Amino acid sequence: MVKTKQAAIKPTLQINAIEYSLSLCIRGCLFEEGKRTSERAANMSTEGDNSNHVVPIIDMQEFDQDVEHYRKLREAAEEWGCFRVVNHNIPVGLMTQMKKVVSELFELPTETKRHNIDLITGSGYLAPNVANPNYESLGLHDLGSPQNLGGFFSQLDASPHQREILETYAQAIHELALDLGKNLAKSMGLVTDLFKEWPCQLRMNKYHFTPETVGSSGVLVHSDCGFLTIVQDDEKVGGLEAMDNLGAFVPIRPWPGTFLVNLGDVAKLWSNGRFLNVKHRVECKESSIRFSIASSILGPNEGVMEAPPELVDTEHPRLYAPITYEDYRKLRHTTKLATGEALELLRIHS
Ligand SMILES: O=C(O)CCC(=O)C(=O)O
Ligand SMILES: [Fe+2]
Repeated sequence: MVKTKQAAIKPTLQINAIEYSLSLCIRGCLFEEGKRTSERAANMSTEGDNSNHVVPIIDMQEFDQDVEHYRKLREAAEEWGCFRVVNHNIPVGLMTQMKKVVSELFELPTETKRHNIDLITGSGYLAPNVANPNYESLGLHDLGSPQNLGGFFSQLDASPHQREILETYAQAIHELALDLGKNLAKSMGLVTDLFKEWPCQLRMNKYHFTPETVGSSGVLVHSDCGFLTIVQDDEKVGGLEAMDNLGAFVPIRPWPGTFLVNLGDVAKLWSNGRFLNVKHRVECKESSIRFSIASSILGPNEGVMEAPPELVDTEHPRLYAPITYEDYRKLRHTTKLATGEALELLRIHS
């Protein structure tokens, strides 16, 4: 059996004293507000105010108190492949400031936005095009890499304030993504830090919805390629829809202060077929600009991805052949199979 190689350890984040105290200030000033909002969100989830929200709700604070919560997470991952995360400790003030920075970056001249070039295919600026005329996107390959963040700041000539917010958000969302990865593994009985070595892509999306585009598509149906994506969806403008287990699209209604998590093809491969790679899309429902911020743990830079031996036995034979993330990404791209079917090309057991 091919063993998964550990990815190279990344250099630790170097921040000087001024940056550090600024970051503490931002975190400190915003924390209380964030805590209150997270508490409100959690209360909503127990007070029945969540009737509008059909996907499972995962409270990040319950993992410490209740082992049953891991079962709830596993069910959500297996039955939906997506869930809302509440009580996550990311201050709502930071989420608001990040959204403001994102909207400012999209205001830059197209010429400047085009400086946000791809580091790997599809990681940089995507202008509106014929297939997707209402959508544009800025991005960077790995928000855990100070070099990648620094490159992105220079490409867009970001202000010191914008850099500070982006850095703080990147660090906070990366921690949340790693916590989620750990908890998902633990829900399957595994203790691992594996995802720490995997790049975490940042995508900032802007949807130019107008009266003319109502009823049309913002982003076509797809599954995400990587392991998991944390989406900060627009706090007012809906349109995101996830497919349920009957094949029907259900609306993911905005819920400010919370995040939506989608599991992708790599999660299905890694869990030996147990986790669902949820199909989702964005539809234009109303004539308003919509923003979203998607942070995705992809797959390892080095070595193959495969289900760990603990998830393989006679009852659960290995379903997919080991493959590197880069090869899987290319396979999806060349076959144009964007809703998870590319995994079936790796199937070694039916
Ligand atoms: O805009 C959204 O809410 C989701 C976008 C999305 O599905 C993605 O970036 O993969
Ligand atoms: Fe997606």
